[in-house]
This record gives sequence, C-alpha cells and structure tokens, in this order.
Amino acid sequence: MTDAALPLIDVSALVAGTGGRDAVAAQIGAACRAHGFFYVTGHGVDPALVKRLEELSHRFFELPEETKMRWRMALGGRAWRGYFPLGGELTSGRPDWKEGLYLGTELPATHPLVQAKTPVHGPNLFPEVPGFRETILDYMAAVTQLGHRLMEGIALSLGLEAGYFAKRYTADPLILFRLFNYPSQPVPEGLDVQWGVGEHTDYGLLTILHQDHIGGLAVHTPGGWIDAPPVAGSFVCNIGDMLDRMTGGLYKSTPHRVKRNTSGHDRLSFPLFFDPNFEARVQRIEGLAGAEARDDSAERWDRANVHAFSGRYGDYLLAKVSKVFPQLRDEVL
Ligand SMILES: O=C(O)CCC(=O)C(=O)O
Ligand SMILES: [Fe+2]
Repeated sequence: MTDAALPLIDVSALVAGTGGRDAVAAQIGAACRAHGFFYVTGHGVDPALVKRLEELSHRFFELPEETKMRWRMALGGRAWRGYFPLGGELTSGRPDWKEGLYLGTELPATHPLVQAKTPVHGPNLFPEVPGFRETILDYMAAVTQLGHRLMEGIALSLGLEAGYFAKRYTADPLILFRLFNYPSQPVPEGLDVQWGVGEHTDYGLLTILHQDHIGGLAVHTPGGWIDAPPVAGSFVCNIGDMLDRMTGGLYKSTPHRVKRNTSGHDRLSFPLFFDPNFEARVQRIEGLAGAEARDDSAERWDRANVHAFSGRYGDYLLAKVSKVFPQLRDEVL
C-alpha cells in the first residue's frame, strides 16, 4: 500500500455548463490517465437525498434474512433485479462478503424492450420500506444526470466534442444501480471468503459511487494499491472496460477491491453504473495520440483483452454477469 492519494476534483463548472469547464475536463483527463479513479465534489446532488438513501438502506438491510428474501433476485427474472444474500455473488470466482439489492432504470412490463425479453431491462423489485422506492428513483435520476455531465467532461478531456458519448452511446444509457451492505459479521469456518468484493474492473463506461464513513475500498494503480477512503460529500468515480476499449487503453479501467469489513459496524456503498446502451456497438475512438490498445490480458484479473472485444455492450455485460451469478444464469438466461 502506498501513501499516494486519489485526486479530488470540483466539477461545479462542468455541472453548471459555465466557463471553466475545460479546466475541469483537463483535471478529469489527468486523473483518468494516471489512475482511472477520482473523487468529485461540487456535483450538485442533494446531500439530504444521499442521507435519506443511507438511512432507508440501513432499515432494509436490518430486516431479517427471510423478509429480505421476499425480494430475491430469482423473482426479478431476466430484469436481473432484487436482493441477494451474503456470499451470493462471486467476484473473481469466490464469494464476496456482502449482501445487496440490484436495481436499474425503472421500465414497466409493457415497455418494448421488456416485452422483447431484453436481459437486464424491466421493473425493479422495491422492498416495502416506506419512502424507499421514491428515494431510490430520485437518487438514480440525480446521479444519472451527473453521469451525463461527467461524460461530457471526459469527452472534452479527449479533445472530442462534449456530446461525443451521448451521440453514440448514452442518449439512453444503461443504468444499473446497487445498494451494498458489507456486514461486520465474521465469516463462518470453512467458507472460502477473503474480500468484501474481490479484485475486478467495472464493465461499462463510468461508475459513480457513494460510500458511507466506514471505508475499505482500495485501487490497484501502476504504483501499487491505494486506499480510497470516504470523503464526506463526494462521489468516487472510476472508468470501466468500455472506456478502456474506446480509448485504446489511454484511460484504464483500474482494478479495485473492498476489504472485508471488520469495523464492528455495517458498511454501505452505492455504485451507479453509467453504461452504453445495451444495443450500442462499442468502437475505438479514432486518432487519439498515445492509444496503443496493448493486450494487457496477462495482467488483468479476468485474463481478458478488452481491445479484442467487438459487438453490443449488452453481450459483454451478460458474459460478465453470468460469471458472478452462476445459479441465476442457469435459471433466467
Ligand atoms: O463497495 C465499494 O466500495 C465498491 C463496489 C464495487 O467495486 C462494484 O460494485 O463494482
Ligand atoms: Fe467495482
């Protein structure tokens, strides 16, 4: 572990669309080239909304397991929504010591994509905790807006027009959202659990994460592992495999993991994945200086070469997700 810290960027000019946007973009570009991870402040998301989400999530995760299983993922079908219990998700082939609620853009059963049985699209399974549904929907809407602004900054940082990604990939982004609880509870003897979340990269374009005050997230930079401790009022942002693919490796999707929580208090985290539309075909951005698209599969956690991928983003996502939820793959895909 090194003492280096991840950059903290005030994105208010980018959010407001005022002068100074290019200076913010330059800072984002430097962070993406160096770490693939950065904090943002001045993001405009209401702190009261974030606090409400934390409180209601605690209320949900404190429910008995059998109650939470009323909203289990198996009932979400192809929409891939709902609750999974402790140890229910495998990252890097091993169970994670976390439980979670999987969510995404709310689409009614009558929506054409849901009618066409498109995986990961559909209605959410909202637990019956008063105010939870509205809070989750408001939060997803606010952070999705932030995602659009940050992608404009990323486009500018690459010397592209601000609307580059919106035009090609994210006019209707695929939004997946998760509520995670990392309980402090010890791992029973004989269970092969090492991490809260094992080392991995994220799959899409940009992840925007709120974490509570407990900590545990760490980032694997070229210089070694760096902690990404909680910074009040900020979001942690990191780029995913598709931006790595599009930029020919200029912007790396940096591996990260979460330590097993031994703090004595539950840890909550809320990643929102701002990703290309399911149907979008991911293409390399032409003419980026320094983009080598080097095959780094030997060093990657999944031994994959992201630059060799071509096709719909949805296919990339499904191949990944079916590895982390093997039982569900057999049931619904
Ligand atoms: O909980 C965290 O801090 C990170 C979670 C994460 O990396 C993910 O869900 O992809
Ligand atoms: Fe992640």
